[in-house]
Amino acid sequence: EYGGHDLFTSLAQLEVMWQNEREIVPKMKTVIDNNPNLTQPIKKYIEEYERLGLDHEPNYDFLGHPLNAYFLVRHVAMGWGNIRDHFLNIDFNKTTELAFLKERENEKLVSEYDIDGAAFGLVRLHSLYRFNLSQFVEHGIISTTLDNGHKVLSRPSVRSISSFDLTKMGTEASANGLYDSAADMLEMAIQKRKKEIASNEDLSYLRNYDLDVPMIETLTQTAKKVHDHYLDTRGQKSVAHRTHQLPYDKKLRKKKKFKKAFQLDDVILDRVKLDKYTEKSNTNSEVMRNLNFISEVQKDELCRGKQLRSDAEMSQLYCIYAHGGSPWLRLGPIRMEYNSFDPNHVTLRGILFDHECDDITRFLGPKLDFPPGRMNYKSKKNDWTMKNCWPIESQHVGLEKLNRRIEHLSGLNADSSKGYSEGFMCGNYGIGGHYFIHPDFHHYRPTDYLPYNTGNRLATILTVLQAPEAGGATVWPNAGISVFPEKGSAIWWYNLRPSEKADQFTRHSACPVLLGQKWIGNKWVGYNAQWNGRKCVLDKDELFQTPKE
Ligand SMILES: O=C(O)CCC(=O)C(=O)O
Ligand SMILES: [Fe+2]
Repeated sequence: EYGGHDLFTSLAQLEVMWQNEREIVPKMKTVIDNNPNLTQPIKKYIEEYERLGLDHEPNYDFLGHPLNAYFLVRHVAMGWGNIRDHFLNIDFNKTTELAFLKERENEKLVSEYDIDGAAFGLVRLHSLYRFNLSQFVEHGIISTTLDNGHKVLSRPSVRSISSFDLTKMGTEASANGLYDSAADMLEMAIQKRKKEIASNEDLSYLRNYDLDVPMIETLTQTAKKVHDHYLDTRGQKSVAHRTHQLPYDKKLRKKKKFKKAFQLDDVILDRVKLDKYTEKSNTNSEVMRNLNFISEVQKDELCRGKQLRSDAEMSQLYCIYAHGGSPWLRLGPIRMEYNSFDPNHVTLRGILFDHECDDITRFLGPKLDFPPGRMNYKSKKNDWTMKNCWPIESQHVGLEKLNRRIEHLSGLNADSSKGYSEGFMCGNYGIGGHYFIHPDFHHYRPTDYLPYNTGNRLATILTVLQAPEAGGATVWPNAGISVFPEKGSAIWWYNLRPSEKADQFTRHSACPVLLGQKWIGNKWVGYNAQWNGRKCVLDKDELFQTPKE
């Protein structure tokens, strides 16, 4: 068996696979010359490699386009499958000339599960950011305008999309509740399949692909029925599904209830209301569902760049040069931008230089691995489409500097070698990569295991080591905060009160990366190490402060 690495969940890991690819393809070419009768699948493999234009230094102009990244995954997964089918019965010990092929499986390779995961990533992007589908199908261009007016326009993909890809996206969308994308993709698949047949296109590089037009039509009809059923019986959205405003069925469309555009019954943008929901949700699962639903919808709106808070509230926010009382930072203060006063929530601009970020991500790349408590084995439904590593700051001078800057500015004790905090949790996102709504604090019980006796996660400092070109904001659905990532900046907030009580208002999520590459480094500062030399507060439930001037 090969695969099982979920490489689609990390562009940096796909980059490594691409590097390996560039070493093996020249060897494959030699084999073709010497064994002309053995080599049909290898020939096909090389042809597709060349169609994708992979014979150059891996780069993020290519990989940062999610459709290109998907094509890379598809090429290796299918091409390798074909090669395997063909060579399964060969004794590689005797045919030493071909042994390098077998050895390739010692590397991390994608399998067909990764195609599913990558396709699901693409429809997640389509359903959320609503990019123009005909541009996508015709030219592989991702084009949309976010609610904040930001225009997104990618270059064309390196290769055109096939009916296989559109069918895959449609079925992935259907299987995961994205009924709005599902039927649209499948309709496109029918048109594409017809064109492929008319022009007699060679699709043999696609392993075992044999869908004909009637089959795709059947899939499309089913997807439309499921779409209409959900829309009619459960409405346009729930935590687990999404549809268009109108049904596909013309008769059903006449029903009055579909005239009204979707709107939440209630919004949660203040602490008092959130508390009401969370208190009740402990005993009432209906309230819990509703809270999760509202949060999910507000998350999506924030991801699309919509402003949820009032102009009046936004106009109170300001920026300062912050030093946190540190003599060192008085000489070189950090640009600090308020995102909110409740919770206290700031962006620190330029806490790292670009070259420091690059040094750090180069160091992190080879360390990436599955996140803790990762969902299922070969988990295309993964809602944590990111790979992680956990360096401590003494392992890299860039992280050491970052940690020192954090300590000076925040006044928090954050040295992980002294047990004041955890090490860094770093992450690199994959195709359509995102991270579901979560709090950073542990649901703490005195008996819980917490790393290094740091105590619960008092503060988070989330540093953006590489910023995507579009999408990938970090959002706080209940507080109405969104921060679009900027390389070298960090977001700082408190997860707990002085009493150690968790602040539910800090639940947050990473939006899907639409274009480009995203790396993060989290510093979680422990609760236990902050009490020496800190002034006591009168009200142990008041909010922790960030520098105000
Ligand atoms: O990547 C992001 O924007 C958020 C990541 C995050 O919340 C986490 O790693 O805990
Ligand atoms: Fe987080």
